[in-house]
Amino acid sequence: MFSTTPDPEIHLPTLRRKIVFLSGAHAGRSISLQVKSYRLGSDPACDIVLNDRTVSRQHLALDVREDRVLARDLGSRNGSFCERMRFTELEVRLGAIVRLGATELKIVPEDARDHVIPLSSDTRFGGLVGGSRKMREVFTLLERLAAGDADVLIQGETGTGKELCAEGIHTVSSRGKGSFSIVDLAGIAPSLVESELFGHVRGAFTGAQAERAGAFERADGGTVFLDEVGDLPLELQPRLLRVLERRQVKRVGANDYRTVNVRVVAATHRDLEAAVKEGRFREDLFHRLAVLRVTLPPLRERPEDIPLLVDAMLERMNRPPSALSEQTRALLEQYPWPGNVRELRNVVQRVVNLGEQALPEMSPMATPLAAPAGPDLELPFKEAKERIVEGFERDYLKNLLERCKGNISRAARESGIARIYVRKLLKKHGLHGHEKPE
Ligand SMILES: Nc1ncnc2c1ncn2[C@@H]1O[C@H](COP(=O)(O)OP(=O)(O)OP(=O)(O)O)[C@@H](O)[C@H]1O
Repeated sequence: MFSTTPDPEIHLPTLRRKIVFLSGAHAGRSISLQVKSYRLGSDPACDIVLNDRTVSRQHLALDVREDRVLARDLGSRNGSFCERMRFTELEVRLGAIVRLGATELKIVPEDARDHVIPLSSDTRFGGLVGGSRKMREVFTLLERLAAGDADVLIQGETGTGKELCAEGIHTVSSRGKGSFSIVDLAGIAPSLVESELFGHVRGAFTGAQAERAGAFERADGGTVFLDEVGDLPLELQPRLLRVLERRQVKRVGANDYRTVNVRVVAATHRDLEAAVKEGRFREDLFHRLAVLRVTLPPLRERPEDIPLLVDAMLERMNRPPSALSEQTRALLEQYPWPGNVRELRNVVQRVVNLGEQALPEMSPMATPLAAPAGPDLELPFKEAKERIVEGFERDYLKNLLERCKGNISRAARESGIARIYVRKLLKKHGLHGHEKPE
């Protein structure tokens, strides 16, 4: 006979959690949580007393269990919100922001570092506009690091404002009066990148008829913005590392190094850590670049910025806020904006210039900026043609990418478009390809 021994009881260690207060009278403080129920409110009899006049006496119940935290609004006057949605009952995800009155808090693992970044009092940094918590945290970081002279890496999806951010850092810094030189590494043919960055001597290669300084030398005393640094060819990466570590450049074909006085701000929409793991980006260069990192959040994570952004865009176009109807504004606020602020700007410009009938279909499933079914014969010829071409380009590229599994070289071959132009078109339409070998 077989005897069965019961499985030993398995005890999973309980995840220890704490509340961190992000705003309100308790901002910066944290309270460890045990497995039990808590009442939060302004009543001194509550387990967690909130000194906030906008919080009800009995506002929220938190039921902390071994594996999850449940929250229940206790019929509060001003309501309880999680990630901007009002709720009566919900399971609170770790890290999600809960708001009661003017008090914002989140529940995080006990050992999470308390890094409550104070919110900037400003809703702008250089040309960047944003009033959301996420952007005001970014602004605090930018204000601090712009004052120094260290190199910076900016990460974020396409159209999130990486270039504006770099320009802002330059303008606010002590180099603000120096030059701001942009090198778009995704838009330069690989054979020209080296000379563009480091310059060349006469006769260094066919076509090098005169000596030329590279971007680092040209920006001496100022800032160099390396856009899409993740696209820098592997063989040139040690040379960038040398610039970052020693501020030295050697022109193509020259024997000697020249010293430059530049600040380097680099940006990428790629996951550079993944590129390092795949051997496409040098680890030493990544660590050197990533000492000061700023991540710009996608627009879908901060829809509360949309009204502010739209107003700023209208102002730039010399149009009053009333240039867009409430209905259009509401639609703009609901859309997930895969092309981020750039896409929002394109739509706002289009609607302001062509009228609200030019608003593309904005359902979450719709293709943004999809081509209209046929030419709008009421429009001036140039605009009607541009709209058709834009829609055609986007549809064509999406289809091409799908067919070529995102491979840019193959897409260039199959379409007969130069690779550099394919890259430019992808960027224009907020689409992504890759250069992985086929
Ligand atoms: N926070 C913002 N406030 C105001 N304008 C913004 C903001 N973010 C982006 N924009 C606008 O959106 C457009 C795209 O911005 P930018 O070129 O800086 O994005 P990017 O992240 O560098 O894009 P890419 O990765 O495609 O190069 C610009 O017209 C810029 O002015």
